[in-house]
Amino acid sequence: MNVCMAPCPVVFDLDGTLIDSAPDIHACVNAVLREFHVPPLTLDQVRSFIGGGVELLWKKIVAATHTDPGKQQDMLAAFMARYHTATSLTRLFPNVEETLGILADRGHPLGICTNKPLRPTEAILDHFGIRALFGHIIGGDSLAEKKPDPAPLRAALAGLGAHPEAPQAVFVGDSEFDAACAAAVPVPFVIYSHGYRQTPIDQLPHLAAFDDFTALLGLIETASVSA
Ligand SMILES: O=C(O)COP(=O)(O)O
Ligand SMILES: [Mg+2]
Repeated sequence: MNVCMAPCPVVFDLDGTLIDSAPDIHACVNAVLREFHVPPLTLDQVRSFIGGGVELLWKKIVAATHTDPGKQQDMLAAFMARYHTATSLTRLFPNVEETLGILADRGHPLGICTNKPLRPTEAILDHFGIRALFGHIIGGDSLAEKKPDPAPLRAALAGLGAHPEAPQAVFVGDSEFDAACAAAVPVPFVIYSHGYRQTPIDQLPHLAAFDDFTALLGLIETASVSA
C-alpha cells in the first residue's frame, strides 16, 4: 500500500460531475435544431447524449432526429457559436463550491479533465468564479484524444505534478467515459451518482461512489491511502 505523503492531486470531470449543464446544452441544441428546421429533442434525450464531447453529441442528435448526416458539421459549428455563452441554466451541484474550497485549503492540487471543449469550459468556470481553484484544465479539444482515452487524464495529472507512471491521485467523474479513462491510466476513480451515466454504477469500475459532495472529502482521503 502506497500512502500519499502530501495531499494528492484530485482531477474532476465537469459536465454531470461539478455542474448540471444539461439544461443549457439542451437549450443550445434545440436553438440549432430550430435554425435547421428539425423538431426539438427532450432534456432527457440530450442529457443521455452528453459525455463523449461535442462531435459525439451531434452524431447522436443527427441519428436521433433522422437528419441528413451531411448537415452535422454545420450544426456543430452553429452550436459552438452559442455554447460558450450558455451559462444561465447551468447550476453547480449541491456543496460543490464548499468541497472544492476545503480540498484546496487542505493542499490538494485540483484539476479538470473534461470532454467539453476548452472555451465553454473556461466560460462556465469563470461564470461560477471557480476557475482559479484549478491548477490545470484539460478540455475536449486540448489534445487529439478524448476520454475514454487515458491521454487527457494523464495530461491533467502531469500538469498537477503527479508521477507519470504511478500517479497517486484521484479522478472524480460521472460517466462511462470517465470510468474507462481512469481504468486505462490507471488511477482510482470515484463516481458521482447524480450525473449523466447510462449504465448502473455497479457495472462501472470504480473505487467508491457518492451522492453528495460533502461525502467526497472522506472518500478522497480513503482513496489516497489505498492508491
Ligand atoms: O461535453 C461532454 O460531452 C462531456 O463533458 P464531461 O467530460 O465534462 O462530462
Ligand atoms: Mg461528465
